[in-house]
Amino acid sequence: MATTIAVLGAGSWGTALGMQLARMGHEVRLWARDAERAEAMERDRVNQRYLPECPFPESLHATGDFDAACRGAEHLLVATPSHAFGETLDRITPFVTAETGLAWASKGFEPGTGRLLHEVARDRFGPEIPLALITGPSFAREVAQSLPTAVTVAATDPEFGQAWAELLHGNNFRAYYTADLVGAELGGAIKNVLAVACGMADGMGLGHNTRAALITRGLAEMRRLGRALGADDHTLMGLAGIGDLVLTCTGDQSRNRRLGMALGQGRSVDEALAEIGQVVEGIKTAEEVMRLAERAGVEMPIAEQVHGILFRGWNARKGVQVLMERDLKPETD
Ligand SMILES: NC(=O)C1=CN([C@@H]2O[C@H](COP(=O)(O)OP(=O)(O)OC[C@H]3O[C@@H](n4cnc5c(N)ncnc54)[C@H](O)[C@@H]3O)[C@@H](O)[C@H]2O)C=CC1
Ligand SMILES: O=C(CO)COP(=O)(O)O
Repeated sequence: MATTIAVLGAGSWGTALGMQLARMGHEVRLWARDAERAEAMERDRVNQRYLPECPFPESLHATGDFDAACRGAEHLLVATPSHAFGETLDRITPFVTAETGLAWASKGFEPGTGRLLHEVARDRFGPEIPLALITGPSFAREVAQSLPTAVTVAATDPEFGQAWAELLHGNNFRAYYTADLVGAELGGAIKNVLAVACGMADGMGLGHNTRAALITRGLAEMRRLGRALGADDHTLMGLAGIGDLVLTCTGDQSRNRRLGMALGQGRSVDEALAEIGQVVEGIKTAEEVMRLAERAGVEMPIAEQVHGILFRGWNARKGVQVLMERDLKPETD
């Protein structure tokens, strides 16, 4: 059934998801924090900055008015970067009810605390408000172009998860659902840090063997932290984990991979970020992953190297050496 959906955040991902929902016949209000940009999008029927080659479906409307986007909307979807999740919750709170629930598509943790975003939302709204997260291997441009894509919807309530899967599902977009928010959130966040590592290796020209080793041993790190924090391992072996890990470690559309490649080629973080000009979640996430890993007593040597290179001036080539020289151990660990 067609409904009205507010999508809060008009970067590449909010725009692409808004387009998918509009293609499914829903009335979509896409909020951009920059009112001029919202006006230009509404006038030109395209997000010129992030997805210039993808015209908007008819039932998608951009606005710079947050409250107007949310007022009367039957569903609410937050698609800001994770560092803006908390402040977006502040603004959205008056519009959230047990009927609307709250969904989001950000991948990362609360900065400074390492809390998962569903913990932040749960804390804010209590158990009465159903929550859902959309995650999985999904480059915005390919979704905007309607290329076949499959994602995971993780939700606190099965009906709410299914409802979001149904809102999105169809038109070359498949949505699976799960009750494992912890696994879905960890997978989507940690893969960004590992994509930086793979990008670095490729930037240094280390070859395909290195890339495959980083993906596989990176997955082992993800699953280890997942086990410690109560994730269902099936989730990490599915779209939200290995699926998104493979996509971002190998696909050059990934901003995290591109950051890594630039670092591997000898550019600085600031130079790389200026070139990419979009959010690179893996940077802040590297800090929070290390915080969580330390707290849980879990070894994450690849994530640790990425963190050291980003924040402590460690050398990327030396990092590879450190990883290669670690003590021998069984592969199952
Ligand atoms: N682009 C993609 O392919 C995918 C992105 N994601 C996730 O979606 C989230 C958003 O990323 P993108 O749209 O790709 O980023 P982007 O870099 O394309 O756009 C970021 C947008 O967020 C807005 N923004 C920044 N700070 C804000 C704030 N404080 N309040 C409101 N808006 C703010 C910016 O104005 C911009 O419109 C991230 O967590 C990302 O990991 C998830 C899956 C796919
Ligand atoms: O999460 C993504 C695809 O699933 C997008 O990855 P990047 O943020 O690295 O571009």
